Amino acid sequence: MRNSAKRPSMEIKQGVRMAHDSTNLSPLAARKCSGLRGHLRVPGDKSISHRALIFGALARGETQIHGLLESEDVLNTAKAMAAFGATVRKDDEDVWYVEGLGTGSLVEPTGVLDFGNSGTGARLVMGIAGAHAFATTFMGDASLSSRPMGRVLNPLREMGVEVLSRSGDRLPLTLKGADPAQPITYRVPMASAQVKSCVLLAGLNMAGTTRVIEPVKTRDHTEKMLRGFGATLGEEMNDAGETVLTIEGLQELTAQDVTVPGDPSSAAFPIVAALITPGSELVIEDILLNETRTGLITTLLEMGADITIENERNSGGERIGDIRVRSSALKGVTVPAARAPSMIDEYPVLSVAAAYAEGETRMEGLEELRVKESDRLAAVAAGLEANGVPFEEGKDYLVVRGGGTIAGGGRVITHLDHRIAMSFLVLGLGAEKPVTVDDAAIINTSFPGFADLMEALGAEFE
Ligand SMILES: O=C(O)C1=C[C@@H](OP(=O)(O)O)[C@@H](O)[C@H](O)C1
Ligand SMILES: C=C(OP(=O)(O)O)C(=O)O
Repeated sequence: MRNSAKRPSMEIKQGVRMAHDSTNLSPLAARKCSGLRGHLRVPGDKSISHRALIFGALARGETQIHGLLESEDVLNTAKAMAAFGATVRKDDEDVWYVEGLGTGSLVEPTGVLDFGNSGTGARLVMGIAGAHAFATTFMGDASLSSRPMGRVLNPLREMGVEVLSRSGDRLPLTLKGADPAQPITYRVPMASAQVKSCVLLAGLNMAGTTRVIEPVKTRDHTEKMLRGFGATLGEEMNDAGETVLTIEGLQELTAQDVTVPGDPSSAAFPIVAALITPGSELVIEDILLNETRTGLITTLLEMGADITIENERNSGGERIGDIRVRSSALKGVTVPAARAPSMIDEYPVLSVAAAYAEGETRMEGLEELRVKESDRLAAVAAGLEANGVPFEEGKDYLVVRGGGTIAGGGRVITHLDHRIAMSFLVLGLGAEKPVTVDDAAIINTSFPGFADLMEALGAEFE
């Protein structure tokens, strides 16, 4: 049995919450197991959960949310929307209710908004705050405070927003909303749904027409949910093949009933765990199959994975289904850069699948991995190295040379990154010696109950 994973204690230092030193982390080790079996659900999709709270707070009336992901990241967004004046509560049946205020009508938060570990929460809410003529202060944990915010601050500055920060374009910072705000046309310079969404949300909350040009298609939850809440959003392809999104500001949104499907980025961990441990068969129910999110499934199928989609159906405007996965002999493939946006959070766990696959897996176009909760390319490389898996790390690519016995026995540094923690626990389920991650508590940012769920299927943690 494992020790119960507790959040490391936190302390407030000069306004920025820091993780304690290594003596306060919650290590967890995974050891070789004899297969995973069962039917399961994973928690609700993180991207849709953030947006359900945000759109609920901007809509008139009471939005109901079923299956909200109750993780630290999402709960921080809930607190932020409450600080802007929305009423956010949940009942005994875990249904969440958000009573909104209307677009452009939020009130100035009296305190500092703490987004913890969440890039999505911080960046989307910056779009809303920037369009309101008041001051909002943002902070986060040590990981979020090191991530680049210029990617959203630059378009907001063009709209007239003032940014006050002591540490460059990093948290903590204060936004002084533009008055009046100036709608813009913005070409998103990197493949980022967070940047696209920030600009669209700012545009929604100010008078005039805002345009976002997206050269590379990223997850489309903001677009789908805007329409779902009753907004009109223009979408066309320009001559260069880029998507042009047009939004008229101050449109009224209407409260909705939202059912959040299972998160494919969370399902990725039991999927890969089942593939690499002989004797496994899992059915993971009600998973979001939006095609801007299914790059990992495509890649695993190319690698020879025995994965089938069952009971495929529509739910609330999204394709969902059950995923059946059985242990498989995988082979290495090349994952093209163009696929990266549809599986951007799944590269750490794909690297684990690649370690167990025969031959080389080459992953290209990974520059965005360097600015996630950790530098994920470096963190994955260090974890592979510590556990005896050969690899080559480039500036924006990773090659994993799989197929040998995985020695394991390594201690992996998570760097406040939930996906690094879960990925290397999965690696340990097939390795010769246990694999330890230095902090399993960070997993609560996206997948509360991960360790218990995996143990119930047959995983062995200690
Ligand atoms: O918009 C979203 O909900 C998200 C977008 C992605 O980030 P980027 O937009 O930075 O790629 C992803 O990594 C994150 O987990 C969730
Ligand atoms: C990158 C991620 O999240 P965020 O950017 O919201 O912190 C993630 O969940 O893998």
